[in-house]
Amino acid sequence: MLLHFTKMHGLGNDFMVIDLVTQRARLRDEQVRQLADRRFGIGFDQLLVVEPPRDPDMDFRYRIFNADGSEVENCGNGARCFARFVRDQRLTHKHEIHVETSGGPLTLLVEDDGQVTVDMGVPRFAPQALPFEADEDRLRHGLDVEGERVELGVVSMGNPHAVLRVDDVERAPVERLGPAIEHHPRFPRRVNVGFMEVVSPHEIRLRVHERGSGETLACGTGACAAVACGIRQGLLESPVTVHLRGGDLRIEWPAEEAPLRMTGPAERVFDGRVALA
Ligand SMILES: N[C@H](CCC[C@H](N)C(=O)O)C(=O)O
Repeated sequence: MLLHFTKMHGLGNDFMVIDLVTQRARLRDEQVRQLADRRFGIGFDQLLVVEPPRDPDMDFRYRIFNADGSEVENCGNGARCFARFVRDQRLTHKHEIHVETSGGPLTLLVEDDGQVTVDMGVPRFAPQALPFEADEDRLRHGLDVEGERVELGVVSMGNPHAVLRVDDVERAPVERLGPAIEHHPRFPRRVNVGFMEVVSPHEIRLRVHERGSGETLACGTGACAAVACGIRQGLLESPVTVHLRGGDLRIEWPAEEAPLRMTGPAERVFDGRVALA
C-alpha cells in the first residue's frame, strides 16, 4: 500500500508525519527504523502519527516514535508541527487543539503569526516520574559515568530528561557523555540528555543528545527541561530564550506549580507517498 506522509521540522528537528485519521496502516518497529534511515528510507528524527482520540474530550491522539523505533511519551518540536499539520490537512479548523499523548494531555495554540505555543503541563521532578533510581528528589543528583562524577538535574516533561550545566556548549562532551548517560542503569527507560550553558538569567544555549535518536539540531522537551531545572536551581528566571543549534525557542514557566509553555516555529518541507514493505 502507498502511505501519504508530510516531511516537517521544528528548528531542524525533523519529522515524518502521517495521518491515520483518513488512512489506515499499522507500522512495526522495524518499518519505523527503515523509514527513519537517511539513505535507505525517508529519514527523520521522529515519526509523528495523527490518530482519532480515545478520550472524547480530546481532538486527536498524538503518537511519537524515535528513529530507533521506540514509542515515546512526548515530543515538543513535534507538537508544534502536529498543530500545523492537522490544520493544513483540514482535519481541524481550531486554533486551540487538545491532544492526548502517552505522556499526558497537551494544548496546542496556533498563533496568528504561524508560531505555535504548546502548554507542556507542569514539570515533574520526582525521580520516579522519569523513572530515575534515586532515594529522594534533589535539585542536582550525582551520577558516576565514564569514570567521572557528574551533577545533573532530572525532570519529566512526559518524557525523561537529564540536564547538565556546562561552561560552553560547543565544547560540551555530548558525543561521549550523551550515550553513556542515556543508557545508564539508573535510568531504566533511558533518558534524553541536555547540556546547558547559562548566558544570562533569561538566556541559555543548549545541545541535546536525544534518547533513541542521538544529538538533534533542537529538542523541544529538552529546552523545557533545561529551563525548568535552571529556574528550580535559581540560575534562570521566566521567560527564557533557548538557543539551540537549529534556532531559538521561548519558554515561559511563571511558577513551580504552573504549566510550562513553549513557543516556536513549525515548517513543512514536502509531501510524499511511500510503499510500506
Ligand atoms: N527523543 C525523545 C522524543 C523526542 C523529543 C524531541 N524531539 C522534542 O522536540 O521534544 C524521547 O525519547 O523522549
